[in-house]
Amino acid sequence: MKVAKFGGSSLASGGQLQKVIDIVKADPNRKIIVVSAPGKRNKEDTKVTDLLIKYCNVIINDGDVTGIQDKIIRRYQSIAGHFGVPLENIADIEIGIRQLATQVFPNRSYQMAAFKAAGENNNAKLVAAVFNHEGIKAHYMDPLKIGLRVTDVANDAQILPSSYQKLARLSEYTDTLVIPGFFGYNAKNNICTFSRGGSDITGAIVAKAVAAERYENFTDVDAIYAANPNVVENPRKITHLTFREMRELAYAGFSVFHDEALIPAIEGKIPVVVKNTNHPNLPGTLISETKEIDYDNVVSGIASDDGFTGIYIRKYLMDRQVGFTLKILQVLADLNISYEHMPSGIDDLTVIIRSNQLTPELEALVQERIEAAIQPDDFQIEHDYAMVMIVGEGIKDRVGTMAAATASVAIAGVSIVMVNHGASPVSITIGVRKEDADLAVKSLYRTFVNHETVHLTNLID
Ligand SMILES: Nc1ncnc2c1ncn2[C@@H]1O[C@H](COP(=O)(O)OP(=O)(O)O)[C@@H](O)[C@H]1O
Ligand SMILES: N[C@@H](CC(=O)OP(=O)(O)O)C(=O)O
Repeated sequence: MKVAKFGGSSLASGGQLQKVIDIVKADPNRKIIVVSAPGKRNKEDTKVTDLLIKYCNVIINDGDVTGIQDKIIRRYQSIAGHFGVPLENIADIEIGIRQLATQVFPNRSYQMAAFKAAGENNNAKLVAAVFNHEGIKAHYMDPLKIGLRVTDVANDAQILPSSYQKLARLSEYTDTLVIPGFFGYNAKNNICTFSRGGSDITGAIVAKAVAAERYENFTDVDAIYAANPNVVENPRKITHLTFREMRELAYAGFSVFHDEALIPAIEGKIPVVVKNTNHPNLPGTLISETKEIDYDNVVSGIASDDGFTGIYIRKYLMDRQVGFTLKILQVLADLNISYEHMPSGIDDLTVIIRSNQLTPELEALVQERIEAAIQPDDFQIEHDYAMVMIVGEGIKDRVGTMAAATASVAIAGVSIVMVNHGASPVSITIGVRKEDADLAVKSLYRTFVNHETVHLTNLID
């Protein structure tokens, strides 16, 4: 049995859904279909998830909801109309979307989660109706009924391991199942969503639960490329990645596949294939536990992500103080701030965190509490860092990768603010200023993928 997840781009219009129908019909093993909300039909379009966020905010601000409600409902109706599905067959979609406006929620976080989840939930109902209309015997599956239970974090939940036993029963059905991605229910039956892009996670959870032979993730690119195609023109297609390579690349900015979706696939040893709905006969990119390493091409991909902040601390004789780092991390933990990297020297340490965790008030509190806890000799908070990641299974065994990487960034005229190498055997992280990230990626791509020679001479006058 295969689990196939179709992203928002694959379900944005009736024309796109027709391609999905053809793909599902082409392979009878594609029995479980996980769907996102309708995505963008063109560059200027808005994803249904973003329309729903707007709808929720209109309600919070006591605005007039009719316009935005109609806009959302029309997205579903136009897809149904493409197939000639009578509107009365999908009447509950319109009712559900309008009813959101009067529903009562425990607080605004749960309210926002329920609005966002409505995008995939209604799309799963629509896709099941269209499948049946087009000759695929299909059933919409409610995440509450199938037992998709998640942690109680309204907009950033994680699967509860206890869900898997019940979810395994999905393999007992013979008809095609259509499951909405992106959300589950907490113990009190409130909807909680995964983080944005989280339908990939639902697909991976279901694939693990039913021990699928393969988890197919259908999107709008022919493969995962060695660099973001929005940064590097015509990047090389990757044919095969290991789970840990993909996890690092996804974490570092390859938004084509959610980094958290790798965890169920790793746990269940489920091979993942990323394929293009528009060119389903192309092989796409396989992601699996192991692969043969090509030592002439040790770097599989180069990713970058911005939105990082560095908390820089200098304290003379820091190395002599037992528990020094613990005190800093305790301050962050008390303020519910997680950290991403922590390069350190003899007297200096930088804690890199995601900037979206900080508000100006929280930033002042971090400084106040760290100063009280460790009395630093210097303390600075620097915003607008980007992390560029060079990823490949062969990196650790290849002499000169680090030298080539730093030289490549240098010839691009980019200054390095942090390097992290050795913590992971498959990656090198280079911190740069946000505005330099694309330059660094392009240069590293030329060095490691195009194998252009890096001239080290005269870098330092
Ligand atoms: N390295 C990469 N390889 C392929 N696509 C990438 C990469 N990095 C970023 N992307 C972007 O990811 C997009 C697909 O992800 P997403 O928009 O979430 O699709 P979907 O709507 O199918 O879930 C691509 O259109 C591309 O712009
Ligand atoms: N629709 C949700 C979840 C998702 O995974 O969407 P997509 O498959 O279009 O990236 C979002 O926009 O975040």
